[in-house]
Amino acid sequence: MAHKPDPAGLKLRLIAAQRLRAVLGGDHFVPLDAADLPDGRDRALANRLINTALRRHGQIDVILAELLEKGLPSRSGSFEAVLRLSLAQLVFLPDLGAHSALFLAVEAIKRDNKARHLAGLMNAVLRKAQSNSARYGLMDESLVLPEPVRKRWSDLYGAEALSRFANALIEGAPLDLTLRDDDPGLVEALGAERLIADTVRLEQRDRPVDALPGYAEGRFWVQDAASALPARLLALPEAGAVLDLCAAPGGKTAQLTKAGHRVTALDNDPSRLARLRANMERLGYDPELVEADAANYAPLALFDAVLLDAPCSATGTFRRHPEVLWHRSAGDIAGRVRLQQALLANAFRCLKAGGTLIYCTCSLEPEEGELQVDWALDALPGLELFPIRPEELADLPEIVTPRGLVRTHPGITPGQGNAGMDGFFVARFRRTR
Ligand SMILES: C[S@@+](CC[C@H](N)C(=O)[O-])C[C@H]1O[C@@H](n2cnc3c(N)ncnc32)[C@H](O)[C@@H]1O
Repeated sequence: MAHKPDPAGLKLRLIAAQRLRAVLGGDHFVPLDAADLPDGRDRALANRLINTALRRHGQIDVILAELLEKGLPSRSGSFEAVLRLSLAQLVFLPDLGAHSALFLAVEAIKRDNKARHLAGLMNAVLRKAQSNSARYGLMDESLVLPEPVRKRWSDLYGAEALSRFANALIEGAPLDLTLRDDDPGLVEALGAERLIADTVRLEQRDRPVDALPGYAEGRFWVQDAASALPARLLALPEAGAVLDLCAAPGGKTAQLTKAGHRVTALDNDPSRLARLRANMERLGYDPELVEADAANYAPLALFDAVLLDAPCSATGTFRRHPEVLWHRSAGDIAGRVRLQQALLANAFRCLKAGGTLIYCTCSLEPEEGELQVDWALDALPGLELFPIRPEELADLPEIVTPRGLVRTHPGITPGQGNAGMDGFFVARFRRTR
């Protein structure tokens, strides 16, 4: 008997559901590439569906709670992922039409042994969602953020910032690049806007970075505007020996090298260090590379400055990695806090008397930022705060706190426009003896 061909659009949904299911299970979201789905239009549509399901995860939770009185069925294969993708389409992507969301969702789970018995439920739930889709589409935007996060960040950053965070989660992040050389011709060719210092911004988000003019020639690297701040704050009187701890993929290594310092870039992950090496080769930079554990690395000679961009919960990057909002638990943060303290203690040991230590994280949690400053000042005698002055960041003085620390978040916009920046924390210390 001849095999009936799959309906158009089914394959991309099956692949999208597989990727979303992995992310729901704890994986980091990586967009589908040509190896996953060779057809560019299918790939763009599949990525749009996954992205919307992740960005609207909190609102989709509210919808699921209303539609599924008994909650999600357990051990039901791809049911949840397919349902979330279809709700994302029905409610938040009305331009794609409702018919395919319903029809293809049922077809998709009919192909899954673990879920095919739920085809009737899928159909009924999506029909109910369809008749309520206008109401769901008007749901409060702040519900995109998980409830505990909403409460914590509203207390810390205020209600107005929180509403911008929600908007930033829905909209995603623009693409920020740091330029190797000041090159007005390149800025124009990229169609970019100058932001602050040597950072430019591209609003258009769907072009692959390696297809941009100047990429292959190493004329820029990708780095969010907030992430480009710490390397500007070394305050050394002249070029010196600088240790970049936790350096891969090398955004800050490149900035420090560009500023003329002799840079040692250290990371403990060989595959990430290989990426750093490839990035430096593309840019024509030649820092010393070290594969080691930053918690116990013992250099032969001490450094004039150490920059520690510590591993953290990365909650400040939620515009580009929405899943961090759902994956991070209080326990994860506590584990990272302990690691950051071990790294801070060794960063201090690697530093000359009189040298500068920069500590930074891409986290919005005070435990990984402001509170680590208190810990370091208490636990590391000979370390003092070297406050950052607003004049040093004259293009964005409002991010310097009264204590001389830097705190950014997606509600603060560098330059013109309103597209915000990542959540970042920076503290600067000096070793006195
Ligand atoms: C936030 S990323 C660094 C980003 C980088 N500084 C940049 O600007 O491109 C954190 C890095 O810390 C590294 N890392 C985590 N634990 C480490 C350890 N114990 N020793 C050295 N590197 C570590 C990770 O492999 C990762 O590359």
